[in-house]
Amino acid sequence: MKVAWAGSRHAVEVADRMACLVASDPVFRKDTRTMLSRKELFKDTLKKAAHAWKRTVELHLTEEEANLLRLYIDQPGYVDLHWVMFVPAIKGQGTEEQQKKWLTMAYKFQIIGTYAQTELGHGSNVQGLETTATFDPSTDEFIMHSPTLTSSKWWPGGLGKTSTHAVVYARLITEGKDYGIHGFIMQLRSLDDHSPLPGITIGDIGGKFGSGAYNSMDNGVMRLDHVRIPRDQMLMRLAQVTREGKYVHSDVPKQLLYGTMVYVRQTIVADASRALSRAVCIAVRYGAIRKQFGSKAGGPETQVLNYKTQQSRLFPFLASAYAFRFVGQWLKWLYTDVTQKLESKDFSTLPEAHACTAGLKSVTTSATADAIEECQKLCGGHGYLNSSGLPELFAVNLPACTYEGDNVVLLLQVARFLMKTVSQVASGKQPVGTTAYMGNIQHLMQCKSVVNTVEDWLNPAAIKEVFEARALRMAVNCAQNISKAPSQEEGFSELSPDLVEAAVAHVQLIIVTKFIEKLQEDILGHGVKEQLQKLCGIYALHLIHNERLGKLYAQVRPNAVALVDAFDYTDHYLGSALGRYDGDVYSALYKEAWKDPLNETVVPDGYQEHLRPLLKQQLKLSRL
Ligand SMILES: CCCCC/C=C\C/C=C\C/C=C\C/C=C\CCCC(=O)SCCNC(=O)CCNC(=O)[C@H](O)C(C)(C)COP(=O)(O)OP(=O)(O)OC[C@H]1O[C@@H](n2cnc3c(N)ncnc32)[C@H](O)[C@@H]1OP(=O)(O)O
Ligand SMILES: Cc1cc2nc3c(=O)[nH]c(=O)nc-3n(C[C@H](O)[C@H](O)[C@H](O)COP(=O)(O)OP(=O)(O)OC[C@H]3O[C@@H](n4cnc5c(N)ncnc54)[C@H](O)[C@@H]3O)c2cc1C
Repeated sequence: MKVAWAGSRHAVEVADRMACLVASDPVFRKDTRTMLSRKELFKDTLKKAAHAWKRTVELHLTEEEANLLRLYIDQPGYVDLHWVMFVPAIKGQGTEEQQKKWLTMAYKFQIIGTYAQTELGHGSNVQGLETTATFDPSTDEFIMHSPTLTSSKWWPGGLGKTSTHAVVYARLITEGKDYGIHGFIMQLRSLDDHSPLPGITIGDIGGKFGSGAYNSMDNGVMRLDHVRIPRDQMLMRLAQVTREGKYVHSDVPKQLLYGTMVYVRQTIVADASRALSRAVCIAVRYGAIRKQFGSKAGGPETQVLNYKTQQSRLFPFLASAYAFRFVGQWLKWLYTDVTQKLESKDFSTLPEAHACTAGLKSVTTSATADAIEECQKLCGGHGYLNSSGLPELFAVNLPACTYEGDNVVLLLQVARFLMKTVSQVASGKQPVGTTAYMGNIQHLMQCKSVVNTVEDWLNPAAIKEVFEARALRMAVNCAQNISKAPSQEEGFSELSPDLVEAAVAHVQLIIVTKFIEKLQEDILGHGVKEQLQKLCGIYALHLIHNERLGKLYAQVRPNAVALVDAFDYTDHYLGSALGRYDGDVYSALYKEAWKDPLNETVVPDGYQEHLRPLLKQQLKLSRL
């Protein structure tokens, strides 16, 4: 099952090696993270990142190993933005020459970059960004400026205190004309003493949700006061400005400006499955240890994991973790395929890639955030302790519903793609890729339920057809209602809640389809395929509230712990007293409690000033 989860024996081997490397290095300890002040936590992140780089160089780690090292360190920091956004932005939007110049320094960590797009006044609406980049032909420079308070760059990770450079998104103005948003490389800080360069006001935006989580990251604010940069620091793969100031658009779609976001969205689907699997691992293992009620005449109490309510709340998340893992593996393939096609100027699958990355990022991160919160409740009171690992897991993954694109905004993008497809089908065009099912419109709009017997519900073809009919009917229904509106735009706006639902149904069809396709592959291990078939059934049927589920839960229960052990997480990475591999929960909880700084003294600070006088005074009063 480990191989099915990891994707290959090689992946299992590399993951094990990197996880153990991190778990065995005291610099990477995580158990005190939620007890540190904001400044201590930030400094701890700097220390870990520097140590990680040192180990990467010493051990000659590959890019795959270094990424896993960063992942198992599991502490949001500037390095994430450097590797996950700054480098990909230059790769995707820079010319060969610009890539050579800037990536050489970035790969050697001679510069530290971030992705500065969002502003105080705009995040979702990229075309509404206000930062300006005005070309000055007299000096062959762009003047970077924050014209309003709301144009202040706001949120970029690492911007506050760490990044020396950024890809800054701004309105390109030349010859008095505004050509919209483009990317520019800017140096922000001196490479000698790290002080901000002239004209740049920069700082951290303040504390964030949770006690650890993104408080380890210096999300920043930046204001630019007519900062001049050379013309060749405009990222010029998509467009350029000539020495004379002429704007020249290249022959690639302008949407490639958004390519970095598409890349990160596909990585976030894999991250969501990982985060969800960690929460499920904790809740399943603890559910097997925790006993409550049910003892007959002094016998052992009942494992809470045996309660049907616990199973009906938890097992859909176990199934979702595997479902998101497999669709994430497919999405990575889709993204790679689109990127290769772009190299040969084939842009035909760009809309599909946008819709799939936007939709899957949205559906998987929303489901994961909700599931982690529920896993906290599934562990009772102890789930609310930081030592359970669940509050931190929730706080770190909740913002994934917002960053890299607000989930509703992204689902509306999917809806726009679906409406276009429905209208193309109506005009006789055969849809392809993830919308191919829409070509089957006659059959799917009329077909009666293809599932009649209870057994049908476990027939993958039947389940797939149910999901296709559901998605298609919701999309066609929206299209018909939009066509009744005074205008397409008004109709789209009026119907947007229904369109979001239709987009979710389409994305869930993709997830179910990819799970079914995964089961058609050769899957190693005795009985593994059967277990995955049950999980596929649970994932699909829980979305349509099917009464078949109870039986499936009972069949999965005996293997539930084995199915989470297959995630192969070290106790260090799981970071949970409840989810420990050895199940020694109560002594772990007890041991963790004493680490809290509050327990450094038996009489707490504040007793002399605030508690003793109060108690003495009340005592005196009571004797009057
Ligand atoms: C590691 C730490 C531990 C824990 C973390 C775990 C995992 C994290 C892993 C990695 C992440 C790294 C660190 C973590 C922290 C933070 C990272 C987050 C960083 C950010 O948070 S970074 C900012 C993100 N900020 C956005 O995400 C803005 C969203 N807002 C938009 O994206 C646009 O604003 C949109 C699309 C809403 C409207 O854009 P618009 O107004 O220009 O376009 P419009 O809607 O009119 O569409 C015109 C035509 O373009 C097509 N089109 C649009 N977009 C396309 C695309 N991407 N590709 C291809 N085609 C596209 C349409 O489909 C249409 O096509 P058609 O015309 O054919 O219909
Ligand atoms: C932890 C974290 C890290 C981040 N890191 C970075 C970074 O490194 N670099 C960077 O550039 N940015 C970063 N961001 C910013 C992030 O990308 C934006 O917050 C995100 O894109 C959402 O945009 P917004 O904040 O403007 O939300 P808004 O769009 O203002 O959302 C507010 C509400 O309005 C709704 N809404 C907005 N538009 C519509 C519409 N057309 N129709 C219906 N509803 C709508 C949304 O659904 C939401 O409910 C980060 C954010 C977080 C939380």
